[in-house]
Amino acid sequence: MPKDIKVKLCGLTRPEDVAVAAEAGAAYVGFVFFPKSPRYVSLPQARNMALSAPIGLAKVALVVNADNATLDSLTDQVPLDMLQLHGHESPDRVLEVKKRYGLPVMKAVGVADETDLAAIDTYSEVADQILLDTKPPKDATRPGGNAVAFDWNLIAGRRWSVPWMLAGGLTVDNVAEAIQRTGANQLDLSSALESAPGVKDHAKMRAFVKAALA
Ligand SMILES: O=C(O)c1ccccc1NCC(=O)[C@H](O)[C@H](O)COP(=O)(O)O
Repeated sequence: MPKDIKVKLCGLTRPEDVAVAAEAGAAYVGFVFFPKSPRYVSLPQARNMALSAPIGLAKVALVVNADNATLDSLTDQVPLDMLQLHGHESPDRVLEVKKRYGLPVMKAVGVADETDLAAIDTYSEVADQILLDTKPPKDATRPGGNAVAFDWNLIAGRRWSVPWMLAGGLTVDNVAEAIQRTGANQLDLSSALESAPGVKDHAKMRAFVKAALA
């Protein structure tokens, strides 16, 4: 029986990207609020995109170690369905953010080797979803969106108590293998969809979602 796959297209910067994501069949779109990212969007830009999203397409804000003042402005100005915490937020901070904003929280966990797996269990107890992403290389300028895959064997056959997404270096060419090797039914990507840093290529977005849902 075919799996019910959900795709999150992250790092969108224009309302037309949101329209293409929806048409293509993505379940989530992600907006990046990390200032050093080429995919960074301002609150007005994100608000425009969020207001243009059709009902049923979940709008996710990606933040890195954001304080309450930042999250207050974000949640006041941008209609959102989920917060993605992509920094070093502790389990207590995840609980605090959930309570304060009343939105589901997805916690990103960086994976490089076996020693990283315990954190997945820990965050599964507090977050609504987990994003398994490649731990950034030491010299990386951002904690995600680096177009690098981790060793999928590390999580093969493992399951957690909350829904989870696979991220890191996914492409139209490796997505079928990624699903088969990890058992993921949610996928998140950004870099492989771009024609230039921060610019999504609509043909690549459509091709990825088609391949993932095939
Ligand atoms: O995309 C960014 O610039 C970014 C900045 C800071 C934290 C996370 C970031 N991206 C996360 C993602 O877009 C994805 O969830 C994930 O890391 C996979 O990205 P990619 O390997 O580029 O497909």
